[in-house]
Amino acid sequence: MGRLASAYGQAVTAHRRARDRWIRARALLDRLAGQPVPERTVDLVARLGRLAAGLTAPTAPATRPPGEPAPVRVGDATTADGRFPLLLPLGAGRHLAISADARDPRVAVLLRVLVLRLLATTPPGAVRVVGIDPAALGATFLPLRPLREAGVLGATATTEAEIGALLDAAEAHARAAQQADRDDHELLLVVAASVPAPRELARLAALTHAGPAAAVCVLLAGHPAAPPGPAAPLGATTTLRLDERYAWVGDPPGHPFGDDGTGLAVPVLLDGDPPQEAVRSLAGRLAAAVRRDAALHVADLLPEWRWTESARAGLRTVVGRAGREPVTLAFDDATPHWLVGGRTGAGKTVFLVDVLYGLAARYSPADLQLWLLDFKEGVSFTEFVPTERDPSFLPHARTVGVESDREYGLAVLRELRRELGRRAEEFKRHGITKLADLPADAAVPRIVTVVDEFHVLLAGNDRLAREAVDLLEELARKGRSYGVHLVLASQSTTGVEALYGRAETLFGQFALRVALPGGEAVLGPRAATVTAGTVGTAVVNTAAGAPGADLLVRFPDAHADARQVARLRYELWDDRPEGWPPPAVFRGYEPAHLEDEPAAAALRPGARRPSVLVGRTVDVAGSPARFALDAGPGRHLAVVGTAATGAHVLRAAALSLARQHAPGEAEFVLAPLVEAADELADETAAGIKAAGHPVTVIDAAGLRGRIGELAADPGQRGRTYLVVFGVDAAGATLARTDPETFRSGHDDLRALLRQGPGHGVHLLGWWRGLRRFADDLGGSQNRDDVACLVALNVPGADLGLHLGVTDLTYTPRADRALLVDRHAQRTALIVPFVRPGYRPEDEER
Ligand SMILES: Nc1ncnc2c1ncn2[C@@H]1O[C@H](COP(=O)(O)OP(=O)(O)OP(=O)(O)O)[C@@H](O)[C@H]1O
Repeated sequence: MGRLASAYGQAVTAHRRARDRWIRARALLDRLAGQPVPERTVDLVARLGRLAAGLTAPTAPATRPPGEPAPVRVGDATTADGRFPLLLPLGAGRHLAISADARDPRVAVLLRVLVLRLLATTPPGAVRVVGIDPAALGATFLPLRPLREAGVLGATATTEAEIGALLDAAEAHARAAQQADRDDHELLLVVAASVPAPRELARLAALTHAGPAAAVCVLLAGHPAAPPGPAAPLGATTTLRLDERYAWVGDPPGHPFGDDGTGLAVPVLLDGDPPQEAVRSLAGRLAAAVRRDAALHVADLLPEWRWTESARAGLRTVVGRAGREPVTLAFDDATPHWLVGGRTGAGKTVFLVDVLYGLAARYSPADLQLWLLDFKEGVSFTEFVPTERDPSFLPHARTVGVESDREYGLAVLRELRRELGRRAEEFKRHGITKLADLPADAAVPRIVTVVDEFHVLLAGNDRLAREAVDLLEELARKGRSYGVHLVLASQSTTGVEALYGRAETLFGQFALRVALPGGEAVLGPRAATVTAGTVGTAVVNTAAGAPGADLLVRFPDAHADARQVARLRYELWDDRPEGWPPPAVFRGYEPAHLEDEPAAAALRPGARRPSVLVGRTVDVAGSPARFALDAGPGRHLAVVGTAATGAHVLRAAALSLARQHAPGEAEFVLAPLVEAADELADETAAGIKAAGHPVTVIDAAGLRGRIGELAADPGQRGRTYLVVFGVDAAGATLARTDPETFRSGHDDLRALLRQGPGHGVHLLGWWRGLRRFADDLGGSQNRDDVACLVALNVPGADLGLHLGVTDLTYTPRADRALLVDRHAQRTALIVPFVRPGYRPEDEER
């Protein structure tokens, strides 16, 4: 009887509660719809359905008023009289906690549904999503990949360190939003799988208490509402409890379903996974809108006035925007050097070009000098140098290397070190330690050195790479005080062999890190708290990659703004001081011609020590590569290698000599012994004749005879130049012994080599092999008899062996040669002179 009475009592209470709710619901609907509420429950359910449909219709997106939560559908509430869509308030300080985590597939689906719907109800760019998913390693978010590519969904945190960093960033976002009191974007933080540790949970709970101004919305799965669940009271959070089949929804904050605190009395069937097509189309729409919204131009970052800023304490420029705020970065005591990472095509070059124009617009060329080095094929810095079509240049540019050789890079670094030395002397003279203390009349510009694709410079572990690392380390260490700043950019900052064990010392000096897409490694081994997902964005960290200091920045596309940029360059070029020189330019792809060489044009008859010009040195000044052919022993020229360039080098050498003698003062004997050289030999002969000198053309037998004569009696009859195209082709002839004198041609050749220079006789020869050359000399003990060497495609190891040098680094390339002057102990990489129109790399492929 007692049990019956109790059951009856419960039924009455339940009925009363249901009736109260019903009345309240009718009153509410009345207010909402301004229409009388239907008497029958089925009609009421249908009305609720229509209301919800109206609130979540596709025409409704982006209409959510700022600061208001979005009504987001989670599924269908099921009653005996039908179903109606259940909407929950999310965003603007309203959160959701779910009893199970995303390892329950229904929860994973729900989270994805909520992310999509929340994004769909807000304007593009107004919500950014980040996820925590340690138990499922990010699997929950995989189906949302298109959103990641659209730059709306950040990287998912799966490790303790990543979660810590993500929470750091979320808290920083909340603080910034509260302080700025401005509705920039909302952060949707989704905790998908596994209950967070108490510490993290406490931090999440604090975020739910932070209020709407914090602009953070937390979706927290795996948070059982009742003990034994973790006891971290959440603020402004609707709870959702799952049983075997249904979800049970608690009261939304501030708008309870009833007054007894038990939430919605009817169960809810959760919605299924959204179709991939819907994800893709939403992502496409958001990405397009984000791009449109984000349009940022180079001109937006430029100062109103040119060259008005002082570089004494450092250089600064606006590189882009974070949200709507301009982001200024500096080369100063705190961030003297920058490290920039990003995969190929991530926008590195564009970012650097933005920075360079930004600096060039702010500081005059007297305050700022640019040394630009690019190691890749492409056009990174070509716009800063004059060309035939466009004579303008950036007056700040002092040296520019395009498609630079590593040797050129090294030459630039050495030159920078010399500059450091000069500055150190100046500082000493003035008794100062800081650039800012130099008196105005002794002021020097700050130097920004950009090395794009610097890993090429450090490739391998050869002597060059090691020296480059040493130089970079020294420049980075001392540069801060002397106003020499480095920007190292690369697609990979790890795995550079020459840096093993030294990366930390070197990069430790680079306090400013810029991570473009795929370049997160520059931020260090920890996870990025924000990631640059799309081209045109970068994560900037001014604390050497320390967690919590990441800032996502958008920067403009200087390539797309080519007209704005060209206008600026012309403006700056026009304003350059009178007589300001253009930059020294090294173009790695450009062949060298005697005809374009200023040093060749300056040659005049009557030179005391005539010299041969053979190419352009790969150095900062692009100085001419030359050998003096004086009376010293060994002053002959050997060009060695099978490459046809050998004949071109001989041509340049002979023509340059012809310019240094008055007519009649020198005799040229040409021996074209290989067919490949015939045309060039004819051309050389014509050139020499045009300069007024007698030319004799001989064959192998004639050469044998002439060598014999000259060896027997070098005489003293002015100058004689023996120019032999393909000396090796005369091998058999020279090997024969004269039956009368018992001397072979080789004997005479060696005698001539030894005595010739003292009597004004010099041999200029092209040998097509190092072995033949060494044999003709009579072994390596005679190697000093020809002291001037231009090595073409000769393996570095063989050359080292011939020269008796152990640490020679030379890798033959089509349009490069190694100049070796044994007397001056000089080796230098050169671009050998070729006849205009000839491209070694085309011919020798
Ligand atoms: N801020 C930007 N907004 C939109 N597009 C950009 C932006 N920056 C770069 N891009 C585009 O990305 C492409 C690649 O840029 P960039 O040449 O700078 O890449 P990179 O990292 O230097 O690549 P690589 O190393 O292959 O030369 C260009 O076509 C450029 O127009």
